[in-house]
Amino acid sequence: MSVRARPTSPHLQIYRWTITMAMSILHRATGIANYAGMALFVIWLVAAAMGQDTLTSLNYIFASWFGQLVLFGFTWSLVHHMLGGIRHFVWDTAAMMEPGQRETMAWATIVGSVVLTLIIWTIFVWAA
Ligand code: HEM
Repeated sequence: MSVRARPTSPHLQIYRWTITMAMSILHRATGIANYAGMALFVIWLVAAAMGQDTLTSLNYIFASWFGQLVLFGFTWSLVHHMLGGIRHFVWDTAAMMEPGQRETMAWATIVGSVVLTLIIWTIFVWAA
């Protein structure tokens, strides 16, 4: 049987990347990362409930450079996702939907998430 050429839908690769498109994808990616991060938080709570020795062992892993990298990433993911959520809340009021405004909000999300994460880590980790 011969295969007929059928119309195909545009593939992701043919679209020109826009900042709003990247933020949309990042919002879902950070949502998924938040699940993994919350699992780490639950593991930490369980370790605390199990006693001082278990907690000390887990804190040793979390305090390693790799543990700190993961926790820093989780903090950024939470903050980025939260700002993305607030962006959606603003859109729910039908504001900031015009061209230019959408891009401003997208850049504010990415810059704001990095700045807020650095502030949180400075206050609660590095200067604590
Ligand atoms: C640990 C906490 C959180 C987890 C695990 C989480 C997880 C997720 C995931 C997986 C999605 C993607 C759903 C999809 O695209 O099909 C999502 C979407 C969403 N999240 Fe979260 N989220 C968390 C916290 C938050 C917070 C704090 C806010 C608001 C400040 C928020 C607001 C939203 C909104 C508005 C959407 C829908 C975005 C859209 O319609 O495209 N989330 N969340």
